[in-house]
Amino acid sequence: LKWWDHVAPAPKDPITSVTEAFLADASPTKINLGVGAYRDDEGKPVVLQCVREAEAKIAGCDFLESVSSAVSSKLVEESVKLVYGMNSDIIKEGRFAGVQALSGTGACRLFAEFQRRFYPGSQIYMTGPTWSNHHNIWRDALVPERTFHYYHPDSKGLNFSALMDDVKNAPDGSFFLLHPCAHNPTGVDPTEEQWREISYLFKVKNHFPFFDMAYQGFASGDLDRDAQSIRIFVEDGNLIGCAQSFAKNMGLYGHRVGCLNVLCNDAKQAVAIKSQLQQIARAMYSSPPVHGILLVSGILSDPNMKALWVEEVKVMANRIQSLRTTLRKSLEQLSSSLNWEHITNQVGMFCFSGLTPEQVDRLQRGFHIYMTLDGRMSMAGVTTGNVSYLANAIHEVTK
Ligand SMILES: Cc1ncc(COP(=O)(O)O)c(CNOCC(=O)O)c1O
Repeated sequence: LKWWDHVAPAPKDPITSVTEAFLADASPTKINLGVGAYRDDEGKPVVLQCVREAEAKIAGCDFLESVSSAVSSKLVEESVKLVYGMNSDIIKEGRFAGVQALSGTGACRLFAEFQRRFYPGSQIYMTGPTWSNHHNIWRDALVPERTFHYYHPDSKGLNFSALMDDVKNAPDGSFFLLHPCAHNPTGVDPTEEQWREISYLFKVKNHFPFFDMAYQGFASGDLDRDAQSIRIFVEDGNLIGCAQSFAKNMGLYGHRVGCLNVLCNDAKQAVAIKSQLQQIARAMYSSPPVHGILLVSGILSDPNMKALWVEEVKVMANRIQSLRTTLRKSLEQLSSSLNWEHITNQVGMFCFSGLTPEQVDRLQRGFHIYMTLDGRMSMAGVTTGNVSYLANAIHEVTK
């Protein structure tokens, strides 16, 4: 018997494999529209000013000790305020069970594990399509997934009626994985009115919504507006779960800072649930890296630094929004016969272009433009310097 001989190579990840191909390309005009990571107009990663200031404040601290429970609960409290609002009664009444997590992925994984432990046999409905890693996360938690209608290929918008039928036909008390804003990969969000109808139906069906909020601020540029869907559900009396990530909107990708919170019936339930979440985390990775947590809690608990952060999120969102407008206009000026309205109708980091895998492949081979095979373009990779080249290439492969 030869150990591990039966272990086959894992399938390539649809997103990271695009990054690898991009990095391997020597072309000076290559464009990376793959991974959803913010880039500035020079195509460079950005360290936010508020993060630099927070770094300066903690410079010289030794990070040898595990994060203290005081700092941890400050991060969680400030994080949860972003979800429910600064003056929400939920915070005052302690009606949430919140723990820091290893960024958004870690928060989702923690919840999936919690869901299986306390609702064994439950499944989770995911949007069709959804972020590719969602499938892996709930699979590893042994929670079977179902799909509910979301994206409408013809209109490149929301298939609202089919979505509502699926929500109505799901067994009462089903789990649903919802993107509160800036849907990945489609960039398609329900309108406020549609969220209200979905929330009402969830209440009637007693479904449990788990919101995965990885891009708060990127959809509208406004943190509160981007959390409105969650607040609608809460106002209707729904209990919810929420994963938060500071990877994109605070540029802390590598620090792995996030938060998981579950809205509870009362403070007593919150204490019980928090203790269970902490126990799961303890067995998974014991405790999270401390540096990023000090940065986030430092920024969110200082009014001036938080105000700076709010402005910096707006700048990132506005840059992406302006390139959506420019790309759509450039394609229309090339008198493309196709309708490109979805480029500006969709919001957040991603544009679900509608390009076929064959067209995506031609863009890569012929133009050194990289995106995932589903035609998702990370708009952060578009700059004023490459948008015309991109529009021409898209026109070439679609005319
Ligand atoms: C919906 C969603 N949830 C959660 C996450 C988790 O991100 P993180 O764990 O870095 O916070 C992400 C990050 N996506 O990765 C970029 C991409 O799709 O190209 C995400 O999109």
